Amino acid sequence: MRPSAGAARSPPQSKVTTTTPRNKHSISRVLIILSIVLPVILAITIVGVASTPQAVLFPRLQSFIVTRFSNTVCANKRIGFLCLTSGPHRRIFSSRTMATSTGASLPFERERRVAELAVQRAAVLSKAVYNSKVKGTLEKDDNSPVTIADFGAQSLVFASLDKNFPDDNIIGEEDSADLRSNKELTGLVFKAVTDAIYSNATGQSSSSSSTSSGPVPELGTVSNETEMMDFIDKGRHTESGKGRVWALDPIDGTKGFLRGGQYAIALALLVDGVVEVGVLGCPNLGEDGGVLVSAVRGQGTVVRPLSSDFSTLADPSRVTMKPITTSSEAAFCEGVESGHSNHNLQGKIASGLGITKDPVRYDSQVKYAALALGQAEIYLRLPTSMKYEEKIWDHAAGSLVVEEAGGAVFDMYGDKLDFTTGRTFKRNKGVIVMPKGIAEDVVRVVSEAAIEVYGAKSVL
Ligand SMILES: Nc1ncnc2c1ncn2[C@@H]1O[C@H](COP(=O)(O)O)[C@@H](O)[C@H]1OP(=O)(O)O
Repeated sequence: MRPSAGAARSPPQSKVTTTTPRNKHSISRVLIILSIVLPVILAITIVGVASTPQAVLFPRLQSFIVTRFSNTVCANKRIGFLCLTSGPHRRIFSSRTMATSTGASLPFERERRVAELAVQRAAVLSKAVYNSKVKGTLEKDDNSPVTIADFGAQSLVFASLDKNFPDDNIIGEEDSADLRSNKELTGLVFKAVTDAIYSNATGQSSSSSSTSSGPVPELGTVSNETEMMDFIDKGRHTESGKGRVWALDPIDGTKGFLRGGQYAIALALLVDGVVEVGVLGCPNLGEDGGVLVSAVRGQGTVVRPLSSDFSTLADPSRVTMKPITTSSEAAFCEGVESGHSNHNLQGKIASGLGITKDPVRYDSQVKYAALALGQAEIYLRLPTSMKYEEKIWDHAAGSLVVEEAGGAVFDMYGDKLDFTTGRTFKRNKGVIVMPKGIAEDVVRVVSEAAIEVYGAKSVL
């Protein structure tokens, strides 16, 4: 049979593959395309994992990516004390990403959200009392003051914890003993609590507004005076080293609160004696309305404006301490009350560290928040008496907020704070706080001074 004309014109196919200039060109084109496409796919995957609420299988990976990204994004981008983020990074840290989560995603995400909302609602109450002439101040047995705001904030926060985590234990600063014997004060506290629960987005209270948005069921409510007392007394737990224990100072810095200074609502969750979640509501810090600073171990520290509509959280921004490496560059921070810490010795130590600027003085755990926000770098709290045992609610939230912002917290002998010893620290005296980069230096100088002034460590 005669082959067709077409078949006759085809050359015989060779089985040997050779690299012609045209092949070379194709390979380099493929390589160029891959070098563009692969990084894009990798970037999309990273952002996807970081911002996916359902990252149930990879919470640790997600946490790691969020921490890494935010460090890179936020360093040196602070304006005032807020770290501004934009574009996709903003999305990673937006409250919506966390709030729309239906199930578990980041570790302690639900605890953080409930704690933030609970503190924010208590801040609404505290601001109302702060702005009112009637504060209902009593003196406690230890001569420290307590007000309508202390009792009211404690009952509101514990109502929220009871609603969401009924099996958890709670340690709170206040109890209802003084209230139960004072009918008039009880009525004032209950009114403050009810007004806060029913306050609306503009901060108006139920008694003065017909547009109240009503209570937020997720946060729990307080139905009557008896229930209010019972909530307050939920904070009587004494063990801090086992299981899940919340620690609350409803108004930390009551003296500052009464003086018109700084104060904080400080809430922390300890798990087996380790602080895992810390939230500080600081109504008088920063811009109008104050700030809410929070941290979860391993996930960094964020700040957001305190919202008067307590049912929503404003978008957070990641914060990190100023990464200084020389102590003399530090601004130094201490309490206002000279009876609470040794101003004289603290001043001498600051000078010894080469610090020339005057100290920044704030009441309460606002000092921890100020360090996390970059307003100061070293916080010294050396005892005025070795008999005083620091309370865990005065340091739990603040210490985590600073650690997660790149800081280190020790006692004055250079030991870690031990939160396992109940309501007070039994193994620590004094507190020193600073960025990790200068911790070795500061701890050495402070511990030498402590041994000289107070003697060697003798606590168990
Ligand atoms: N002698 C003291 N030494 C250290 N801290 C104290 C002393 N007396 C009271 N405090 C605590 O200081 C806290 C306020 O701290 P700051 O001085 O930094 O503003 C208060 O919550 C109060 O604790 P509490 O009232 O919980 O017993």
